Amino acid sequence: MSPERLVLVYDDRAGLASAVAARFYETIGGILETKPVAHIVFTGGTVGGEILAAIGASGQRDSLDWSRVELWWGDERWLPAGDPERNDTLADDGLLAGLVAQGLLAPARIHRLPASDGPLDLDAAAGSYAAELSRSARKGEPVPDFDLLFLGVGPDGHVASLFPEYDGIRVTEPTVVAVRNSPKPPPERLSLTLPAINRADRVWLCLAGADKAPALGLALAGANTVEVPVAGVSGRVRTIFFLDRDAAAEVPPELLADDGTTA
Ligand SMILES: O=C(O)[C@H](O)[C@@H](O)[C@H](O)[C@H](O)COP(=O)(O)O
Repeated sequence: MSPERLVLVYDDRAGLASAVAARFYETIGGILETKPVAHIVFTGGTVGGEILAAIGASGQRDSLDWSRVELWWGDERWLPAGDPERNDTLADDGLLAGLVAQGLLAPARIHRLPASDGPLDLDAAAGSYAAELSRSARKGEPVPDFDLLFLGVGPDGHVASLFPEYDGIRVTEPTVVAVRNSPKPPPERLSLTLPAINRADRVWLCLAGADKAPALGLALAGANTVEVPVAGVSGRVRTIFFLDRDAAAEVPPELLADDGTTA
């Protein structure tokens, strides 16, 4: 069965975030009815942060069995632990700190990428996270069975820290790469590769703002992955684009969700 692709449009960022949060609990709740542990991969960026905050503020938060969730990141900024610009700090602020403080989620289930003030250099940090992913994977697999993987998308079509024409987007192995001279600050980052991202069953891409419309339009029209990385994203079961109206401006109408209106 070929993977499904859905494009859902919401009036504004707030509507997008609350819709994603509601779908998150429905989806992960359903997954936990069929398997003992759900592996979820978070992302960074402003939309990613808004969605984490919506998940954390949801009245459904305490109904999910967080003890059966393993959390990962698709990318991380090469900054000291606890730096406010780190993607895991964004998740702590919006969701994780509360869950840990209330004993709902064990820190050991939060798989943070290494920090720049730790013992590893950037390349060793990439190898270390790849090894951690492999340890949590089924025998012989490079990464766990990611049940749900979140992505933001940059105006240039980057996802995670895979930037157009950079070496990382060309890597064909499902692993973790070190990124240097990133066009988006900070200059050094760590990122899952596209093959690692595409091992996820479900990929949810969340975009808001008119500056995202051109790259998304190109991607959905079949652009080249090296030139527009988001064009190469495809979950094994389902890929959903959650958009506000501005980001959806160049989506071919025939691709909009069945009713074609604000979902
Ligand atoms: O470290 C990061 O910044 C993110 O991982 C990055 O991939 C982000 O998701 C996109 O750049 C979109 O960011 P916005 O949602 O802020 O536009």
